[in-house]
Amino acid sequence: MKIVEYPDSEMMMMDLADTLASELKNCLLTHDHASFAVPGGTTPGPIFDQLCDVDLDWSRVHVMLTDERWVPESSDRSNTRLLKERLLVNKAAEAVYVPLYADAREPEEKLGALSKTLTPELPVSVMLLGMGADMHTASIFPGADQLDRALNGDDTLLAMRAPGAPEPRITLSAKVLRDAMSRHLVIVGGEKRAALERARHLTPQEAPVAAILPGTTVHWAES
Ligand SMILES: O=C(O)[C@H](O)[C@@H](O)[C@H](O)[C@H](O)COP(=O)(O)O
Repeated sequence: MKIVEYPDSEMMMMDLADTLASELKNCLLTHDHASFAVPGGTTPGPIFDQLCDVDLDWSRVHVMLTDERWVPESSDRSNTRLLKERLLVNKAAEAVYVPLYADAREPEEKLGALSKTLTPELPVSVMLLGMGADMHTASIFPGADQLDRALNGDDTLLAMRAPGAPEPRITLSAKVLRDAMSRHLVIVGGEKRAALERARHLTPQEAPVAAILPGTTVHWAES
């Protein structure tokens, strides 16, 4: 694991957007298409705002989420909505969107179909992850009902329910996260930095983010 520290989060978001864009461009030099997985939540919006205006052959970039809250797109908790409003606009509107949500009451009803659409995108070329102060990443939460399977199984995608998550989730498995060709984790603030340091000494069962730290570049700014 490598940690890159920035003077402030504005600089971090700009720099990280540049890094992600150049990794995508490099990937497109040698591949027909690049797959790009991004988190939802509150942190990545400013990165999306930068990236959506970058000149690259977006029509060959396949964009997906690392995880989704099982809520309709009309909900302000929908990561799909965030993606469509902040990343898949301007130049990036040309990108191919690979969904992680479909209209159904429970994620299990759509798991098979969504996994099938994802399979041709693996391994993910460029991955950006977020982390919660409880040390979850994607929607692999401590204490989740399918934690062991998400950490150790062969699935691509899992439905998850966890005490720390207000709605059911769907998430890429730790295997898919680990198999990504390039992986970045973005965190802001002292609380998350302390959680990251704690996670380094805990097991993935206790701190799911620990499962993906080896080989990950962590980007951190205090505020
Ligand atoms: O849907 C989600 O919540 C995410 O994809 C999740 O894994 C997120 O990255 C972390 O919870 C951090 O969230 P914040 O950026 O809001 O702190």
